[in-house]
Amino acid sequence: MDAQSLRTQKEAIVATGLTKWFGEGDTKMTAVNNVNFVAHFGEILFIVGPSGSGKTTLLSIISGILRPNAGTVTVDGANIWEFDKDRLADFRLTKVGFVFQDYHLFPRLTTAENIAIPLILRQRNWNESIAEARKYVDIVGLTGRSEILPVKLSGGEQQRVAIARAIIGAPEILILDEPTASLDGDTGKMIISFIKEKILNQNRCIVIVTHDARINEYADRIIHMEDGRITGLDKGTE
Ligand SMILES: Nc1ncnc2c1ncn2[C@@H]1O[C@H](COP(=O)(O)OP(=O)(O)OP(=O)(O)O)[C@@H](O)[C@H]1O
Repeated sequence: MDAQSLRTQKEAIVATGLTKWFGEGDTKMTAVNNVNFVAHFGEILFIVGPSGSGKTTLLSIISGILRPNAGTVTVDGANIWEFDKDRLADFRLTKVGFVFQDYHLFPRLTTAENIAIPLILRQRNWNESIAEARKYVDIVGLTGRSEILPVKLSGGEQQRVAIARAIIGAPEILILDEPTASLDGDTGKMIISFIKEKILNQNRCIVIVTHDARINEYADRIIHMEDGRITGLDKGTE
């Protein structure tokens, strides 16, 4: 399947007029300033920009963590910032998967236990959750490593555990914040190409914040941010 063929016409995320500021008066700083974009199912969208340009703030808003001062976010047609508290919590748990730069694995839990956490949080039975997690151990290419603690895994392997944990609940939106920053160049590329080949599908939209220009070739589109605003939109080079 070629690199472009997964992208659908169906809108996964529609951000309109998003604005978020911190502080008041002299200390007021607008971190995200009237941002508009659309991301489609089947697409990998990169958000790039210098430190402090508002990327993490924007991710937090579209994933239902940080309420904007103005603007709307619709995910799969629903306006998430109109949800009540319970529905928003459910949205964060079921619709969005998050992968962080430093993996955020629990050091005393095994690979399978780390991956099972989202299911256990959803009140699924422990044994069933671990059995399901073992399937994801295989999906991310870590067969045989279910019972190992994170400290025994390489950085690339830990990132695969984090990806498995983020997708075990089948989220439609997968968000990765600097996923390659702690990895060497080759491992970083392997992880992103793995995400593109195995984790992206037509019912999922992937948003990646990155400073790592070496992985730009894997983007379907690239949004450039500066001072809280979108300053450009590129197609990926693939
Ligand atoms: N909770 C907060 N309180 C006050 N200011 C904040 C807060 N969060 C972010 N900011 C400010 O908003 C601006 C945008 O920050 P943000 O973390 O979104 O940028 P970024 O592009 O993700 O940066 P980096 O690449 O360094 O992570 C920065 O000037 C930051 O200091």
